[in-house]
Parts: sequence; C-alpha cells; structure tokens
Amino acid sequence: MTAHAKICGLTTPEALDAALAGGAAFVGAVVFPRSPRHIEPLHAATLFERARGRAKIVAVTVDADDARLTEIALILKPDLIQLHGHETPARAEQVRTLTGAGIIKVLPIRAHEDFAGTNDWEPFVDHLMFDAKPPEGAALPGGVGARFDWTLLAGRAFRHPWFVAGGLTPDNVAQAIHISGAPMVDVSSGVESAPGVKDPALIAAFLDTARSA
Ligand SMILES: O=C(O)c1ccccc1NCC(=O)[C@H](O)[C@H](O)COP(=O)(O)O
Repeated sequence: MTAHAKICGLTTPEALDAALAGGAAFVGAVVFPRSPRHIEPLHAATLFERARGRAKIVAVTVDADDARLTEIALILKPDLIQLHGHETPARAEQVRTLTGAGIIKVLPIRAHEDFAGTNDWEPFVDHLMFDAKPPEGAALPGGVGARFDWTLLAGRAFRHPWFVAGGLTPDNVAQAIHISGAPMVDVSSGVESAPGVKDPALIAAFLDTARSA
C-alpha cells in the first residue's frame, strides 16, 4: 500500500527541496501569524515557485477573511487552499469562487460522533483531511502533534481521496496507513527537530515510509 503525502509548514528551501526530492505530492505553506510555521504570502510565493508543477502547493488558512484569501490567491497562487478553522460548506464554496483554488477541508476528530456531517462537505471539497482534535487550550488548531484513534477511519469510504493527519511521524506513518486505509497522509511537527524547524532527514524518512507502506 502506498500513500501520497503532504509535508506541511515548509519555510526554508532545504526543507522544501527534501519534500520535492522525496516525492511529496503536496507541499504546505501555513499562512497564520500565530503559527511558528507562519510564512507571509510574498515570501511563500518566492520560496514555493520551485515546487510549481512538481507538487501541489497548498495554502493553509484558519478562518481567513476575503481580503487575506484574495491576497494569498493573487500572490502565492496556490493549487489548493486548506481550511483549518470553523468554516462551513457554504464558506468553502465561496472560497473556491473567490480564489479559483481547490479546497481541502480539515475535520477535527476525537470520536465516532465527529464524523457526523462529513457528507455535507463532499460536494464542496477536493479533499477532506481528518486531523486530531487539538487538546483543550491548545494554542493552534493544527500542527500540534496530537493523534487520534485511526481505527475510527477503518472501512469508511469518501467521495474524494482523503488525508489522515495528526501526530504522524516516520515511525508510525505505515501503521496509520494500514489501520486507517488512508490514501493520503499529512505531517508537520513529526518531521521537525523543534517547533517550526523542519528536518530534511525526517522528511525523507517519512516520504520513504509512506511510499512503501
Ligand atoms: O502547522 C501549523 O502550525 C498550523 C497552524 C494552524 C493551522 C494549521 C496548521 N497546520 C496544518 C497541518 O496541515 C498540519 O500538518 C496538521 O495539523 C498535522 O500536524 P502534526 O500533528 O504536527 O503533524
């Protein structure tokens, strides 16, 4: 079983090059100032240009307003916008129209009940991402290294290829793929040596394992 991978929160050429060399299908720029991985659209546009046509460029946003989304779309020109906040399906449709980009919607998961409403999203997204619900009081909605019970995904079918995320590392990604059945995986803190500091060797190991899982 092989899974396509997204490496999220890239901020340096070394880390981005490791992701591209390792065959990442998606590379993520987090545009959210509270994140240790935040990158302004102008900086991201320069950095991510080398990825264009080699991997899908994803702009990660959290309840961004129209002005910010327009800025991201015009400057970074992402293939996809990841909605990592409290957006609704109607908002996802607006974001697609406003930006012309595809949509990844993140659904935070802790228990079976958290899948309620998943079907409502399917017409409005290119991909769903099932990420761990962050612990109470967490400063960020994503990139916190929390994981959930991957058996909650086993046997489920979705209209589009979907991601499992949350607390993945080179050591556990194969198990996550086998248990959840995910066709795609996403990682951020699990390939870092410190918050916001990507480790090219960990990125390579993660991609290698995801490919050969
Ligand atoms: O990574 C961040 O700092 C971040 C901040 C705000 C919203 C989303 C963020 N990351 C989005 C991602 O796609 C992460 O890769 C995903 O949540 C998994 O993170 P991790 O558990 O650290 O692998």
